[in-house]
Amino acid sequence: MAPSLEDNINNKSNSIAAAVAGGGIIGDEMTTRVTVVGSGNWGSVAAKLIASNTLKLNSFHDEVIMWVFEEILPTGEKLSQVINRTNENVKYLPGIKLGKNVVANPDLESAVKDANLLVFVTPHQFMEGICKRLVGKIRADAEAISLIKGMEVKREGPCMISSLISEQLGINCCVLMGANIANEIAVEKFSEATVGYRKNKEIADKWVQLFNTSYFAVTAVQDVEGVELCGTLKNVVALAAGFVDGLEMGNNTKAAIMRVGLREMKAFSKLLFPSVKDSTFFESCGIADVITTCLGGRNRKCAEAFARNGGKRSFDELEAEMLQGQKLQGVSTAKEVYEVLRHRGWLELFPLFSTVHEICISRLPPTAIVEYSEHTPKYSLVGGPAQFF
Ligand SMILES: NC(=O)c1ccc[n+]([C@@H]2O[C@H](COP(=O)([O-])OP(=O)(O)OC[C@H]3O[C@@H](n4cnc5c(N)ncnc54)[C@H](O)[C@@H]3O)[C@@H](O)[C@H]2O)c1
Ligand SMILES: O=P(O)(O)OC[C@H](O)CO
Repeated sequence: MAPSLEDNINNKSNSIAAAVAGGGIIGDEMTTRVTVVGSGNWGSVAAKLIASNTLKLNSFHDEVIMWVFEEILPTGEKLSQVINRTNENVKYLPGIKLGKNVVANPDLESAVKDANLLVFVTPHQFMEGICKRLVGKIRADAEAISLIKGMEVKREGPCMISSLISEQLGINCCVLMGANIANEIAVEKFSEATVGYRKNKEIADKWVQLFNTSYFAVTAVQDVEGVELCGTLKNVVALAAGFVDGLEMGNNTKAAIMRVGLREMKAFSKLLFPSVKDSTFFESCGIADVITTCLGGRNRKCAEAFARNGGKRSFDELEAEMLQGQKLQGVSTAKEVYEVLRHRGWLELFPLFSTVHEICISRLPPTAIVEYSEHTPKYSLVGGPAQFF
């Protein structure tokens, strides 16, 4: 039988007591403290995963702090207070107990100040503002990991979210991506995930230890950019899959979208970062995330509704109605990718990526996703020089 929460707490305090009695120095101040910055659908599941491990592992402090972007619920109560009273994120992950050692904190500065490990998991559009608020407020020796699938485009060019965190906060930042639909992991269905790290394998192993469970199998690869770009770009492919679902085009068409999408993901990643490894596309963050996201993700679902409505209802409207506060990442990512492609003169190399954005902004109808024209070959799935990468 799996150990209960109480068993884990008792086992852990017994081993700490034994270590102290035996002259070991496992004291409260010696343990690693974890803060999760974000408390949406995936943020809440990440906190649950981590909290189950901090209870079991002596090197971690039991308590996991989860920063909550405060909201007032329809009942008039504060979300953070309800999470702490019920141990559930009633808005973003209803029905799932997070673990009694997850503590919601709406004060960003106090949530991060003692953390040795910072787990960033908010929608990507909020990260620039969050980083600005965190400058000078975190431990200088903190390590970070980003679970965020998205990027920013600045005047100097594209900036991955892990780089934004590293550059603004002056800390190392790994990434964790994968075929990870949060609601499935919340009910402990088996998934895999990929940690991307830059140089330090020891810190990558620490992250694997923090996230790995019997139902969440984590592998580390030395390719931050490759892993993060897979997680980011698959959301554009998911929109294309949703369009063909909305057009009722069937499985063969959707498989074609996945194949061409993966090819463009690889080409785009390698053009931006030649160090990106081919093997990364065969990890959970690559092919597996393309498949799960094109079958069951939120981007796919909203894009299907968009195409069914002939593009007449905007993504903002559909997101608000269908996701109730959760956020799509694909529409803004498609725009950001398009800006990079246009700026670098690569639009014709990436027919799928560029067409998705043009459909999202209603410059093209949803049917353009599979149309072939001799005159405008960039709107075709067939060909596209991205195949040569
Ligand atoms: N949900 C999933 O299945 C899943 C799985 C893997 C990765 N991800 C990625 O994780 C990241 C976070 O996704 P999520 O599902 O946890 O979030 P979500 O889609 O549930 O987003 C809602 C969150 O955004 C917060 N928020 C709203 N306005 C804000 C503001 N102005 N500033 C800061 N926060 C604000 C809300 O409080 C809430 O916590 C995304 O990049 C997503 O692509 C999600
Ligand atoms: O629901 P989506 O479309 O944001 O995708 C969720 C995860 O990224 C799938 O791995």
